[in-house]
Amino acid sequence: MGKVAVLGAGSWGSALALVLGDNHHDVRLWTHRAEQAKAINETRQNEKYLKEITLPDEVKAYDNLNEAIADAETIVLVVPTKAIRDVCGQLKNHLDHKVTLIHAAKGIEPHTLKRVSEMIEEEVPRELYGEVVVLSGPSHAEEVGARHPTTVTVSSHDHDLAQKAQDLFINDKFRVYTNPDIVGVELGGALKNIIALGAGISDGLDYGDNAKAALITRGLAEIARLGASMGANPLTFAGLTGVGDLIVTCTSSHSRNWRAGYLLGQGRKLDDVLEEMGMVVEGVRTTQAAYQLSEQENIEMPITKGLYNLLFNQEPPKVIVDRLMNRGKTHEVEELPDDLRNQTL
Ligand SMILES: NC(=O)C1=CN([C@@H]2O[C@H](COP(=O)(O)OP(=O)(O)OC[C@H]3O[C@@H](n4cnc5c(N)ncnc54)[C@H](OP(=O)(O)O)[C@@H]3O)[C@@H](O)[C@H]2O)C=CC1
Ligand SMILES: O=C(CO)COP(=O)(O)O
Repeated sequence: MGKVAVLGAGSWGSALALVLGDNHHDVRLWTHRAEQAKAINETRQNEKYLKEITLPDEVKAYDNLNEAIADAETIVLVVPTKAIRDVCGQLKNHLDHKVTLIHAAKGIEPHTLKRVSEMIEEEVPRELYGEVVVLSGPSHAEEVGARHPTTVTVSSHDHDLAQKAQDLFINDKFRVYTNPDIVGVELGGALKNIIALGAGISDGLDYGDNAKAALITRGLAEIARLGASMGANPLTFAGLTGVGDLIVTCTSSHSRNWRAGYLLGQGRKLDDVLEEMGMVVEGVRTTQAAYQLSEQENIEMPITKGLYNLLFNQEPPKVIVDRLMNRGKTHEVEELPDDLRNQTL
């Protein structure tokens, strides 16, 4: 079995390390905090981020990046989108051999409007990995940690590398599909966090199930609209990394985006909410990025625009909901482009 370095020892890094450990790989879980590495090695637990799970013996924690990546055949990047460039910069300075490079972050960078794989391509020389692989899908760390059945998708411009990643992670509790549409897979994982914030806000306002179903389905429509304009296959959004991840984040209190939205819906201030969460809420920065993308691409994204005004212009949630409900009349289903009309799921 191979040596795998997992960079980022938060909730998702720990859960993915558990899957890889269950598959009997030699797993090195890297954290930038020495005391956290020591505690994980002594107790097998990651107290702050995923205290319910006991990591398998195959997982060893490191706070030294050089040691973590030495001889690693695969590197899995699992830090928040905001930290990707920083960790890639360190990686570039220490990595001295070619690896399979997989990332599992779900976000878009504001201002540059880059997807995570594009950020990695800008930071790490291509001769060190060839093509990036992304892993995404409906997968709360808590449930993966409990070894409940979970499905995800891996995607890369290089299908062989995607298959390698599939083989690395797949087991009888963690089923891994491949999808060649890396743009759609990354956008679906990032953009669903915006809608999850909205679903949380709706629940915090006690608006009930009709409102949430509306947010999920109309949210999916605007995700697919933006995705198609950026070259994604619209059918990807009907899959695990689209509607699958929307369902899991919009309907679960495991979701940090849903939870942050819930507190906002109850009238709490954004800064206080983020401080209370203590874990990444990717949807906030991605709302900014998606709003900028929608302006750049001239794509109508009324839910994203509403959330942008709520998060960055302090508009009250009820004003935004009123505006969404009183928009001009429109039709529901858009025409598929000719070349996609005959494709099946
Ligand atoms: N949690 C989940 O269920 C899932 C999460 N994801 C995605 O995975 C990514 C990571 O999320 P998740 O693990 O949940 O986030 P968490 O907030 O749980 O953990 C983030 C981890 O990254 C570390 N980190 C932050 N900045 C740096 C840095 N510059 N250098 C080194 N380490 C750093 C944090 O360290 P520190 O303790 O110092 O802050 C922490 O250990 C996100 O993009 C998320 O959307 C995807 C699927 C499921
Ligand atoms: O992406 C996730 C599940 O697929 C986790 O979502 P949160 O970041 O909202 O917790």
